Order: sequence, then structure tokens, then C-alpha cells
Amino acid sequence: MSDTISSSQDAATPIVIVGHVDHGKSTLIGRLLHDTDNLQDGKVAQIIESSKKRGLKIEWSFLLDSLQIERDQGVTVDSTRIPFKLGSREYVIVDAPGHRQFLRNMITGAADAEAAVLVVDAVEGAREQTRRHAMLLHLIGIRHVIVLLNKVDLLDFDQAKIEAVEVSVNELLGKLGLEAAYFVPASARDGDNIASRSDRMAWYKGPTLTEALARVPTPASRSELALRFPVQDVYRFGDKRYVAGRIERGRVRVGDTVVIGTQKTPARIASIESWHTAPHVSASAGQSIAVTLEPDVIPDRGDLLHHVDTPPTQASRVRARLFWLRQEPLRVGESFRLRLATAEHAVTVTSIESVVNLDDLTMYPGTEVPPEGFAEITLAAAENIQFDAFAPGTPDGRGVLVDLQQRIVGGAPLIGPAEIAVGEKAIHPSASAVSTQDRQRVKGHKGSVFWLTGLSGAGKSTLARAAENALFAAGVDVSVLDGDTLRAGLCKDLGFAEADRTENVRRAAEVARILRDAGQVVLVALISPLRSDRELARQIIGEGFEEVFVDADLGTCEQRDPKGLYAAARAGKISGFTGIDAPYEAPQAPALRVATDNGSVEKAVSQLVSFVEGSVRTGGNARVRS
Ligand SMILES: Nc1ncnc2c1ncn2[C@@H]1O[C@H](COP(=O)(O)OS(=O)(=O)O)[C@@H](OP(=O)(O)O)[C@H]1O
Ligand SMILES: Nc1ncnc2c1ncn2[C@@H]1O[C@H](COP(=O)(O)OP(=O)(O)O)[C@@H](O)[C@H]1O
Repeated sequence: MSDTISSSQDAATPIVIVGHVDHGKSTLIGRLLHDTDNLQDGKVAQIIESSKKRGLKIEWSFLLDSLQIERDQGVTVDSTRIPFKLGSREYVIVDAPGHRQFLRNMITGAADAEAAVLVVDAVEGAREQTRRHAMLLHLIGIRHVIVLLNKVDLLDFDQAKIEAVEVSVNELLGKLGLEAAYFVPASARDGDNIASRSDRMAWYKGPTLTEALARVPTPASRSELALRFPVQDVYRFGDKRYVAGRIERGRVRVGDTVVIGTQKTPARIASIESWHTAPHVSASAGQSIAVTLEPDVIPDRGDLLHHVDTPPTQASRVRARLFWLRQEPLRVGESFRLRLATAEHAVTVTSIESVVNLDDLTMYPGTEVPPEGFAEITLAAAENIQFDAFAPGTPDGRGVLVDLQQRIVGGAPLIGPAEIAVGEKAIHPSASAVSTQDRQRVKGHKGSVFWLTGLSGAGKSTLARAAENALFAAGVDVSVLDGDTLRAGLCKDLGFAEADRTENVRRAAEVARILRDAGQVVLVALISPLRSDRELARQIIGEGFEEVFVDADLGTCEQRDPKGLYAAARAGKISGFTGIDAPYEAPQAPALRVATDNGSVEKAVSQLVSFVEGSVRTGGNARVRS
């Protein structure tokens, strides 16, 4: 057996570099890599060549462009993570081309950054993006910030002018709860104070950028913390079962007794192995290993192995800080999957504690999180979630929210268990045991909602019922939610006042969502006269909501008057009738418009059925009618 192998993963210090567009971030990265001898052979020649072609002096930002091209072509792994060395110390530059990418990088753990370089143009000073970036650094918890005041050549290296900018940038950072560790006046283009001291600023006695980087504290070793070994997979070879994963924290030794996640089963570590090496007696944070257990218990992927006396926090309701990435608001009741190391939990947002006001960083109580906003929320799962509270710059508690399609919708660092407040509605919604993919495979189509809106008499019910028939005959699992029908039961307490119609739409949307989640194609036929109400339905249903405008003008509908309601409304027997004395707001950009005032019913039905089939059939199953 070999001795403990120490972790190689702790080695590189991630440094995130951010800055307002055109403040010189790309130039800085190119210059830094060059001046510290971190460019591969040929790279410099390439840059000089492209610069010359454009009749420019050396344009360092082309280096990043060329890395980007390589990434697009799949040559390099990831241009947003650029490794470099200063002496014997290794760093990774985490480039964040834009706000969204920056957040995404931070959220997915691509950057467990300890420190940041904030690039500020000396002439322009701090701008909107500078502010936003600084705020993100604050929210994410990066405390070690180096401000690089770039382009000081444009201020003639003048001490008074430079210090004036320093004061104003410091003021901004101070308001955001940040303090610059260093403030380096520099010219990235010319190399002043990047890797070598500028002789054009003799008055400056602080560190160059590379000196400041060398002073960034090294990440604390995670090997001394309590053991956390998230199970990635369980393999069987011969008569042995191997539990594989990467140790996230702490150290494990042969002979240790560990507890296995939610099963709470104790077991002894019988052996520690890793790929192509002799078995080990112990292993520590950062290493990928496989262990065998005695007795031979079978953990699940996502289970956390830990020592008996140092368990993680365990709670089914957790408080999270939310970095919301979607362009739509988030509301209470939405469900997601919470990824945490190798574990995945179905969670529902049960409350929004507070929302961050992006103008002054104050928190206010809110009922929704605005698009790309920040908030503190409570997530509830059906089972216990095991976690360690989020610590900036580490993978601890680094939750990520994904939607049904496994797309990342937000970062949710877990900050602790959520107490149940007095009188709070403590609900624990559970997720389906059947996956969306399995449902699709069996049914041959996706679950979707087609929301038919239009005046009374426009033909919503006629079309929905005929399409129901045709789709069912074609093997589609379809159902109809019709206004009149719902109002006879589920919505019988509702009238036609605006608030009642909104509630009517909300209930129909919630039911449609449940049916959609069960894999059905749902045709909703509801006047739903207000755009804001249909927007609400879209929010509730989310993925797979399609608005269909059943379009017949008021004159036609009134002339048809299949139920005699227009006549009754004109006679004053019904008040608040849509189109007569209550509004109808036609959709502005429906996914489909079916004109029903100048064609046959069959033609309109066929148009709707083709659209539905084209939208819901997956892959090779598409059977679109013409
Ligand atoms: N005041 C008033 N305004 C509109 N409609 C009225 C009203 N009173 C009764 N009805 C009958 O109710 C049906 C509309 O119900 P909906 O649930 O689709 O309406 S809404 O979406 O809540 O606006 C509607 O059905 P359709 O004609 O199929 O649209 C009518 O049959
Ligand atoms: N192209 C068409 N599509 C749908 N309905 C039509 C069309 N042309 C005429 N109609 C007639 O219009 C009436 C629509 O009534 P209905 O389906 O109850 O409307 P809604 O549900 O929108 O109130 C029916 O009598 C139907 O036969």
C-alpha cells in the first residue's frame, strides 16, 4: 500500500477578472500572460501578425479572441479558464465575458474564486457594469478585490488625477461592502505595473499586479475539515462493490467508520483505491477514489459519506440565497431540481424571504424575484437534504437549480435550515416518481398546453373538441379544459368580475400544468380576455405553453350567438359581457392564429391539429398533418 496521496486539486488559485466593456480586460489578460511568460510558443507571433494586419501596435486582446476561436473549434477546453503560473504558484484566470456568463461560471462552480481583479478605465472611472460586477463580487462573497486602474497613460501618469479616481472607486466599493485589497494604477497596453514596475509612475509605491496576485491568500486546505465524500457511482467488479467519487472535504482512512447519507447506515472503509495505482491507506480532499465497504451496503448516487461524529446539516426545508438567471420572474410555488454535488432533489420554492434592490443593495420583502434578480428564498424537498452551509470560494452548499429540461435556472447557495415560522403554511410538495423522458417515450409526444383565447362564440370549444377527437385518434393523450365546463364545477364559486376571471385563469392554468406534467396535451378553451391573465397562465405553466388566438370579429360572434348570450347582453340581462361591456384584449404575438370568421370548421380544426402535432411530437415520431 502507498501512503496518503496529497491533493493536486488545491493547487491553482482561481482569479476572476471582471470589468466594464472596453475598460481593457482582454488586453490585460493578454498582456499578463505574455509578461509572465505564460503564452504557448507561436501565440505571440500570431498576435503580432494579426495586429500588423490591422495596422495596429500589438493588440493583446487578440490573444483572447484567438483562444475563443480555438474554443469554438473545440481545440482548447475552455477559454474562460486560463491557467497561468507566477513563479511556482499556479493560478487560473476566470474570464467572464458578460454578466450572465460570469454568474453562470460562479454558480456552477467553474470559479471557486478566492480573489478578483476589477478592471476600471482611469478616464471613464467606475461605470454601470463596474458597479454591477462589484455587487456580484459582494453577493457571491469574494472579499479579496484588486482594482486595476487601467489606461493611466491617458491621465499622463499624474498622481493627483489617478488618486482622485481611486477615491471615487473606493467610495463605490465601500457602499457595496467591499474594500480593495490593492489599487494598482497601470497601462495594460504598454505593460506599466503589470509584471514590471512602471518607470513612468515613480511616485507609486504599491505592488504591481503580479505582486498583488502573489499576495492573494492561498486557499485554506480542505483536508483538515470534516469528511464529505459524495457518492458519484457504485460499480461491481467480480465479488467486490466499489463506491466511487471525489472527496470534497476532509480525509478518509482504511478502517474508519463512516455513515452513509440518508440511509444512516454505518459501515467500515475496507479499502481505498484509485485508478491505476496501488491501494491507499488514506485519501484526502480533492482526490477521486473508490472505496469498498464492510458490510457491503449499497449507497445511492448523491449519498454523502461522513464520519459519525461530524455529520452535515440535515433539513427538508432550506434557506438559500438565489441568483436567478431566467428572463422571467420567479414566483412562490415553482418547482425545480436542486443539484448539490452529486445529489439531486426535487424542490419547491415555498417562500421568498427578501429580494435585493439592485440600486442600493437593500433587501425588501417581495412576492416575486425579478428577472435575473437576487433574493433569499426557502426551498422545500420531500426528503432531507444533507449539506454544509455555503462558504464563498468553496464547493460547500453550492446548490444549483435546474428545470425539467436540466437547464440551469439559478444558483442557490444554501445558507442554512429554514425554521418553520409560527402560522406558516408548511407544505412539502413532492415531485413525480416518473421522469418526463419516460413519459415522453411511452406516449410518443411531449406534454404541452395550447391556450385557446377568443371572444364568446369565436369557436374555442368547437375547435378544442374537434381537435381532441382527431388527436386522440392519432394516438395523442389529450384533454380539454373548457371555460363553461370548469365553471360548472372547479370554478363554480366564480363570476365574471375581473378578479374572478383572473382566478378562473389561474385555476385552469394550475390544472393544465398538472396534466402537462403528467405528459398530456391540454387544450384550454377560455375567453381569458386580459393579456395580463394570459401572461399569468404562461408563467404558471412555463415550458410548453402555446397561445392560440381563435379569431373571429365581434360582429360575426354576435351574429352566430350560439347560446343567445349576446342578445341577452344587449337586452341588459347579462352585464359585463366580454366584447359588449367588458374588454377583450387580442393577443399581440400568438403562437398560432386561427381565423374562424371566414372558413370552414374543418379547415380551422386541421390548422390547429397540425400545429399541435408539429409541436408535441418528439424526434422521429413527428406525424404532422398537412
Ligand atoms: N359576462 C360574461 N362574459 C363572458 N362570458 C360569459 C359571461 N356570462 C356568461 N358567460 C359564459 O361563460 C363562458 C366564458 O367563461 P370563461 O371561463 O371562458 O371566461 S373567462 O376566461 O373567465 O373570461 C362563455 O362561454 P363561451 O361562449 O364558450 O366563451 C359564456 O358561455
Ligand atoms: N371556422 C369555424 N371555427 C369554429 N367555429 C365556427 C367556425 N365557423 C362557424 N363556427 C360556429 O361558431 C360557433 C362557435 O361556438 P363555440 O365553439 O361555442 O365558441 P366559443 O367556445 O369560442 O364561445 C359554433 O356554432 C360553430 O359551429
